[in-house]
Amino acid sequence: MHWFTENPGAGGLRHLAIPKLLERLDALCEGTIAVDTEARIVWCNDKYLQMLGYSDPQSLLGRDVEEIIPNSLMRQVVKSGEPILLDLMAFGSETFVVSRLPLTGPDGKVIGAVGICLYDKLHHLKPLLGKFSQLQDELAETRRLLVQDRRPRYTLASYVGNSPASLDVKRQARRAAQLGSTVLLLGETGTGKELLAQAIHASSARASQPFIAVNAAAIPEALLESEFFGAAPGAYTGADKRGRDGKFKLAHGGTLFLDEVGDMPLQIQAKLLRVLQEQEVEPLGSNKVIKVDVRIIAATSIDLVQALAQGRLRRDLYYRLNVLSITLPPLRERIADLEALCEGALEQIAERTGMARRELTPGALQRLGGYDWPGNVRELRNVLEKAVLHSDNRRLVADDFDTILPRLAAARTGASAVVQPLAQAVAAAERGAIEAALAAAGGKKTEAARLLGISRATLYEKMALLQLF
Ligand SMILES: Nc1ncnc2c1ncn2[C@@H]1O[C@H](COP(=O)(O)OP(=O)(O)OP(=O)(O)O)[C@@H](O)[C@H]1O
Repeated sequence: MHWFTENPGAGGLRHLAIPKLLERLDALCEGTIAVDTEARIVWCNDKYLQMLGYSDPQSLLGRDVEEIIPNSLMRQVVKSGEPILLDLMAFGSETFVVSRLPLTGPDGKVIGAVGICLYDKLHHLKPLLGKFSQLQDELAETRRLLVQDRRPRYTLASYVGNSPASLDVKRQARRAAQLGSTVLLLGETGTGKELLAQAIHASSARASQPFIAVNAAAIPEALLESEFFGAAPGAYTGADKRGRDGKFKLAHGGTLFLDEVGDMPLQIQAKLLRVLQEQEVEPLGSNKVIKVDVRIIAATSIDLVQALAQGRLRRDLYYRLNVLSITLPPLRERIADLEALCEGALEQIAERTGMARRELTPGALQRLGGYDWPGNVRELRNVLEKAVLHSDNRRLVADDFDTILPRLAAARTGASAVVQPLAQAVAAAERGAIEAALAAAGGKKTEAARLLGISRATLYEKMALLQLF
């Protein structure tokens, strides 16, 4: 406010106006408080006093403002001489709209500050407050969901199977959970490596901390580094220019599951090794290092010995990861667990789809037991789900799986193969193999390519040629 002192009426007007202004503020606001240059309370009106839960103004006078209002920014205003015109301040369970203004003496020097608590007396601020509390609720809900998402979904009881091979896996997993060391899970696709990683985490001392999974094969090479280690603001242009936390930071205190660790580019392997040795990460484009405390569970479905021999996997990284390894048996080697696995899967399918719970006849079980399951438990679940969707019968019979099990069907048609031009026969064989691999991988192309022993790019190329899209 500026007063024109050369105007003879101004002094009088000021004299009259100031008390009126304070009176108005008193009526309009929830509370007013003033501090001196040391941010000690020098004045507080009755409303503010009540709001703060005091009855005697003397009990507040001379005390540091933060002692009474922990979130107060009055000290900042006194120090900077700059007002904070509109702000939201949390006090207890309530949020207030506040304004803070510096007070200056005749020489222009700051002599204190006044804080005005507006709360909801200003009706036009109500939508703003409403929006703020709605956003706060949404934030709390999102945080809750995020925490839930980072909790492991599986425990050791989720690993179904009582065959000697399965019991051995569970025994080793229990031991790994207690030891807390780095674990390397080996096994074909769909054998339950991620399930077991979650189960180990859930039984370990880190169970209440996050479980973060990252699949090296599913992330484009250019993004792997920032995905793992994070990126500083400005390290990128475009969508990520604000910077991002890497998976290592997100997993701090908990477990990081490195899936398909055998498929990582060598350059990332070198960086990963350094992080594992130093227990600190340097986000992309930043020169600061962040300390991380992360337990690693790595998994791979490729032959690591071969990858080492071919130079695709660094030997030092392999030794660092291969502290305690658990090999998960393929389904065909623990076929005794087939019935229990089917029971569990059919139960879950019924729950998820709302359809009636199906059963398998002994003949159906026998048919399933005769298949070699290259996609393991994942493929088994997909096959059962398809059979449930294709049939209305409460009991699924062997015939229900005839068209669904790819290799059995292929073997049968192979027996009565007709003579045809070689190119056609090769195309038909390729089509059959790709369809079988896609079925085994539950439609996941990266996995299907791995099962076929070709790159993802080649798979796409062949699928386009054979019009399989
Ligand atoms: N022993 C098991 N008991 C119950 N469900 C299982 C078991 N093994 C695997 N599954 C189920 O099979 C599916 C695939 O498992 P998971 O993703 O853990 O396999 P994976 O070995 O990590 O596969 P990939 O190598 O392809 O990533 C999941 O739905 C999982 O719940």
